[in-house]
Amino acid sequence: MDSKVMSSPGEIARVYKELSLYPSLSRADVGPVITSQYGGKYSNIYTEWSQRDLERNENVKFCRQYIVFHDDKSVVYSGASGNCTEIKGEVLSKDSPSGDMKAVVRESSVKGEDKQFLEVWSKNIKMKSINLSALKKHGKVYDDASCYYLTLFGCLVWSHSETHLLYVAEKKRPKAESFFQKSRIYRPAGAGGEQFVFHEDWGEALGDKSCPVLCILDIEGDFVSVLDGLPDDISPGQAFWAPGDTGVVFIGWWHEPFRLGLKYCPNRRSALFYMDLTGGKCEQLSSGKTSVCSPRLSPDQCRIAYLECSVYGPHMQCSKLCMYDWYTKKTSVVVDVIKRPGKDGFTGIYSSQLSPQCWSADSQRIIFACPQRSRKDLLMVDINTGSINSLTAKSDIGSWCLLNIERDLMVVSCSSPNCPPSLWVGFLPGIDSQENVDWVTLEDSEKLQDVDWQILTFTPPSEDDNSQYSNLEFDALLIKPKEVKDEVKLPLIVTPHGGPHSVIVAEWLLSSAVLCRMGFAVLLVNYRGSIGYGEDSIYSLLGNVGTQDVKDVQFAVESVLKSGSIDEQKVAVSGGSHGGFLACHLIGQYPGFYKACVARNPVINMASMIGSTDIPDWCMVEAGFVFNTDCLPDAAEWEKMLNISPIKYVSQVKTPVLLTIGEDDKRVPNKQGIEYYKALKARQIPVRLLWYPGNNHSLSKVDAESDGFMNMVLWMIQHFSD
Ligand SMILES: CC(=O)N[C@@H](C)C(=O)N[C@@H](C)C(=O)O
Repeated sequence: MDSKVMSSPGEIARVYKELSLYPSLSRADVGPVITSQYGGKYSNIYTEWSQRDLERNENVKFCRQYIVFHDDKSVVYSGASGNCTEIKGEVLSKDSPSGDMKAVVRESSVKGEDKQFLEVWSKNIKMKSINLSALKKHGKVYDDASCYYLTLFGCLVWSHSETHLLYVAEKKRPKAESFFQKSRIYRPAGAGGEQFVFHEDWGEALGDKSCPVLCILDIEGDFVSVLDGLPDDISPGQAFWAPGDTGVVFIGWWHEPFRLGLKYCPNRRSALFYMDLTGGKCEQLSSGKTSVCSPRLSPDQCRIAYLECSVYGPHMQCSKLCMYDWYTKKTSVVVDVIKRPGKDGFTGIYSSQLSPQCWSADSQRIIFACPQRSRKDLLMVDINTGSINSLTAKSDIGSWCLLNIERDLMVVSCSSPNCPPSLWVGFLPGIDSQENVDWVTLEDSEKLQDVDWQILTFTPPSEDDNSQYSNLEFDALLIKPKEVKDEVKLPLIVTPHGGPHSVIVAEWLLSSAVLCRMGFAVLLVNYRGSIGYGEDSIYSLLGNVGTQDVKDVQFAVESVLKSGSIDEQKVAVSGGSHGGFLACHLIGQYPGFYKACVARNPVINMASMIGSTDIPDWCMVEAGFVFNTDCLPDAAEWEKMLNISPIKYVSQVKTPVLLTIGEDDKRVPNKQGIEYYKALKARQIPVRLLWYPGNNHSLSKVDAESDGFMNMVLWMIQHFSD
């Protein structure tokens, strides 16, 4: 018997609206310990959340504070203090270490012009409001530190002495004038003609970031200085104050001979640097042959932990956890790359950022959240032995994110496909303790009783085994309505993730939850090549995209169909970017199997993409070649890039295709989608293209995301009944 899927646009929009109300957490800061007049100790926890506002067509950001009474190792009482407040105009904010002051970078319109101010608050007084735009020392302050897991360059950091603030901004660009502007005609000193000079940027979603500079505000002296003396060929970011405020430590990315896209690509050549402010010398602290990120100073200020991986190669890799000893100047590897997971089940480090603080109070352990197969767990590493313990492995929650840790009080956000994000706190057990963390909820979220999920594990058939990387398994996440009558068969939406070196963990996913409520089953496949399964799995896909990943997805789908609970006549495929590449491959390689296809900014032709994307290295590496900045693909390389692309199979396609395209996509330029659109039209295959101006690769603006979702489901429903 067919299942009845919700099909009225009004009803679907109502469910989407209802489930989009659940906010997600982007930040948590733990304040200092305060002793109340009755002797009880407590800490305030400041949190920031983000929620889609469909009426206003924007993602709104709001904050809420909580109070946590605790002794040294356990939470005694906790609760919210006050209601939520929307945050408007704040680019960045940070409390001082003592909690006495707060710094805010604010954007505000003055007489119709946008200006940036740096404010310093103390108690209930705004002590300083410095008009950074009027100072003209630098361009816009980088805003990418407002959410820690999106940080690439940005920061706002108090010096240990609380007298200075460190931040990253765009370098001041001299005003460009034409040859014919009045001031030039009367002052012919400079030649002019700089108006149309091309300025490189850091690619997708970083179009306004080109030349970052480190800036310091001397709070007492009201003075902003831009640090000079850094090597000319690096772009600095992720900075913090060195022990004793003697200088600043930062990551520098090499930008010569040209910048490559940085988003989702933590494999760019970079190093840890120290700029000594007493002697004006800049020192390189890591080798410069690798890519590094997320430097974090230990509470005893003796060591800096950071993540490291190789340059170029797969865009996401298994990282090493490294440690630089500030006093001996020695670097050590605390956790190495894991090629194949061992008996302990640890699969390696796949985090591209550590949380703002990640150290235990005794400076002996590091805690981080990390995909481990199809779950995201909290892991604890002992820096002396390198031993790893999972703090969450046995939980029935699919995804744990460490928002912050301070004096061993961890603040986490957790979710599952049937459970929107909730906020929890818990104390890290002592170093020799065998105890589990006693988690206490600060903000619960209700479980969707009608949604069920499970992780399925697959072993590829022997003919599809990779001879170089043999015996690799992969997983898929199956999300479906809970109560289904035995005779009812569900329609299925197959969704391979993008990357390809990324992973779908069992977390809250708005679109899957809505689809499930509508009566669909959703299969999210973590094919071989996904992160979270060991480095071998990642490398197994290089040179095999378009075959190994396609076969894995199809194998997972056919295995699920064998369960008998799915309607084989109602299977659709959707995916974005490399997931769109896979969706288009699947409809080309398995003609007629999928009844509808929806592809967001899909990679269609790697040979034509290489010249226009911000990550040409991706095209070469995924096709199985080595990338150098001066490489020019030869004929055989062009040929392979074409042959492994979905365009090669377009004449076999029978499935109707909906393309959703972001006009400003720098990653997979919109011409890729247009190339497919024309090829399908020429072959009389039903195709519809939705064009989203002002959107980039992620199509994540509220109206684009919601419109894309509605059109996707209506397209599938329409073609299921063809
Ligand atoms: C590294 C990268 O951005 N690759 C793209 C082709 C891609 O698939 N991106 C994914 C992460 C996406 O979903 O946008």
